Amino acid sequence: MEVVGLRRCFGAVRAVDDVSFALPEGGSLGIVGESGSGKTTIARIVVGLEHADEGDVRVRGRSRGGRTHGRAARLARAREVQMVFQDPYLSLDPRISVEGVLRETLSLHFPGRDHAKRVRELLDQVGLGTRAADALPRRLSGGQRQRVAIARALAVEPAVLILDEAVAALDVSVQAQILNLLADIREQTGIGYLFITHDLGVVRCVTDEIVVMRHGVVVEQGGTEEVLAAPDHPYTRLLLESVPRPGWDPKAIAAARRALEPMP
Ligand SMILES: Nc1ncnc2c1ncn2[C@@H]1O[C@H](COP(=O)(O)OP(=O)(O)OP(=O)(O)O)[C@@H](O)[C@H]1O
Repeated sequence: MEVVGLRRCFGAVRAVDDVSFALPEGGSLGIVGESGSGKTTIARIVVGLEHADEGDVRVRGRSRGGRTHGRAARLARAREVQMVFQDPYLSLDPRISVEGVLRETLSLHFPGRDHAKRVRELLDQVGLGTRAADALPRRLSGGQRQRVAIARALAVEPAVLILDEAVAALDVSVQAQILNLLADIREQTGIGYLFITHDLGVVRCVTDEIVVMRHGVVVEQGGTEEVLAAPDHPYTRLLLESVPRPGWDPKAIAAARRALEPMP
């Protein structure tokens, strides 16, 4: 996927200001930055929930901008990019069982087929036994619900999966399980991941490349390991300093923050 010169303003706020990056086939790219830096707006534009004022998003060379004509074209575009949201409690319909969720998605995108085998495959792929198939969301833990949301996204065989703070609401040990699961799925399927997160630990764990954003602008991008080991930009250094760890010094962080240029 290529994102080229993306811009989006809300009134006087430049939420996204000339952002470009590329996600290779089957790659994993993290977009990091503090609250309000424009991460979610990018995700919403990429998935098609928001329009860009300028710029383009291309998946396998095809632009996602512009109008689509007809239901089949809209569904085909939806299949290219799927998104998993932060809150597994809100993203699932409380009245529909796990199997029902998967069948609903499969019937919408691949009508007229028997989906029983695919439902079993998907449950297996996300580490949920067939026993979970009949459960309603309220019977599931947060981690299990996020597994269902991931299975639903995988059901349409997307080229790109956007994970918008997808593990932020989970306990640390459950986070680790879901991140491991996502790494396995990427290896098996070759689906590309776009991780939207404020958590550098997550980025370090599961991405090959990183884009650091501040006030809608990309301040630094490159290989995750390289950028985190030797950040060029003071803002990236500040984000790294802000990760609590032994020896963490709040005074140094406050000084680094003051040294950054003021908000535009
Ligand atoms: N629909 C909207 N209307 C007005 N302003 C908006 C809208 N969506 C986003 N913004 C503004 O655009 C800027 C970027 O917001 P965005 O949600 O993309 O940032 P973010 O980095 O994802 O932050 P967070 O992690 O808090 O979601 C913010 O200043 C926000 O207030």
